[in-house]
Amino acid sequence: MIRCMFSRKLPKLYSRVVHQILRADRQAVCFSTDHCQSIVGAGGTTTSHKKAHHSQVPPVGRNKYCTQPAEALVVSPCLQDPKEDLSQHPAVQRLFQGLKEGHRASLAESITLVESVHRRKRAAAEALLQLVLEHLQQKRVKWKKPSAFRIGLTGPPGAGKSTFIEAFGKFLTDSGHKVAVLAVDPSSSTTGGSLLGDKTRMPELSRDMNAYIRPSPTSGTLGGVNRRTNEAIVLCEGAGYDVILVETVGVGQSEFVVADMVDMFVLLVPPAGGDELQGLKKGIVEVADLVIVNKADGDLLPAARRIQAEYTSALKLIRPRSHVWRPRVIRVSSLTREGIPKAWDRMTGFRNKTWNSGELDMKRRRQHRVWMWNHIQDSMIKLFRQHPGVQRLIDGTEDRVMRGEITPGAAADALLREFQKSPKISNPEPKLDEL
Ligand SMILES: Nc1nc2c(ncn2[C@@H]2O[C@H](COP(=O)(O)OP(=O)(O)OP(=O)(O)O)[C@@H](O)[C@H]2O)c(=O)[nH]1
Repeated sequence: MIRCMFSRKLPKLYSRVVHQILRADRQAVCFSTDHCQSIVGAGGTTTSHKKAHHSQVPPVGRNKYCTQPAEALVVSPCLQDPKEDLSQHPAVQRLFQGLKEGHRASLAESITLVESVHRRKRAAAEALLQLVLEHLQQKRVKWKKPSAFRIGLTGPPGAGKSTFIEAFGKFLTDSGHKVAVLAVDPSSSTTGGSLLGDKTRMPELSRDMNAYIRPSPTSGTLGGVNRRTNEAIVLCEGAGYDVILVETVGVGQSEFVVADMVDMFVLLVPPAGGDELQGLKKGIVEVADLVIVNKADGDLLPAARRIQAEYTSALKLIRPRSHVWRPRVIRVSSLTREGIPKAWDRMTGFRNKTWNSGELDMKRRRQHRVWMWNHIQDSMIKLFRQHPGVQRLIDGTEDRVMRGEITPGAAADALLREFQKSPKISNPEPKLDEL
């Protein structure tokens, strides 16, 4: 019990450490365009960096967004030697060709690569992502629209998410679409289990050759899981999947993070109110573009109608986030599959309106910025933990924080001072042999 109380102080310590590292680092991050997300000062010089990037694309407006589509961004590997270019590495080229040809094995291998924590593999993953993003950009210029529609789906446990995805996914593949299902389940990073994206929950879809289901990564921090999901979305898009569903449980923080990765965010609820929905996070309705009341069949139909009316009234009180779309509430039955075509109709309506108005494009640009910060957070905390001086002090400092001898803030400052003495880490570089 005592240990438990003390250990509550530790997240405070780490959040302060991350906050301060990021604050210090903010100066060194290039924000000027969505093309350029390099961390200057981490390898190259500021002047050469400016010459290389900023002279090509003039900054626009107050936020200095350039007018080029967001997919044109260059994902710069922050911890990688800037002189090293792995994009021509045979293994990276092989994966890229496989992706372009839509091979599922190449997609699976590529996602495994971006999930890797191995430094050289991360660098290879960045090179691959850059190739894929450039490829998507070319497609986008040609087709004048993004090649995939990214849909986030959340709902409380038991709402029928997997039954819905199975029915909805089959409807889409039968209509000629290629569907990828990705899961974000932060609990799996602590339990090691993988609840969402479990193929046994979607038996029909998992046998479908036009569908690809990927379980949640089972290790790493929430920030890391988020970053990797972002990257997996891009890879699925690169492999020709035109509808990407990102599933998450609506009881934590992950659904808000998922809302930042997708074009449209859908909330799936069962025909139940009050107690059964207690676990659902407040505020989640506010970020939903569409609410689907599932299980609208048999004896549950009257309750589904009532819940639909309740959500419709609740949504009227919420200020819409879009100028062109008002969130809707519809009923479906994933069992009888009634209402599934209507759900798709609503989704495409949303996509067309937001794309034509430019809102979707702006949303994707902002998401790239969030993605960059997820990346930085994940990398900075790793860098900090690997620092020899910090490593030497960390156990003792944690103990002192837990014993209450020092405040988390003072402890974080001491560790940060140590880190700032020499933020360089000399790590022996492993080889890229297992790629
Ligand atoms: N009557 C009816 N039952 C449904 C429907 N959709 C799902 N169910 C049932 O609801 C239960 C939960 O469905 P799941 O698809 O496992 O729900 P989930 O949201 O994925 O649940 P977790 O795996 O706990 O997150 C199952 O018994 C389903 O058969 C529906 O449209 N109508």
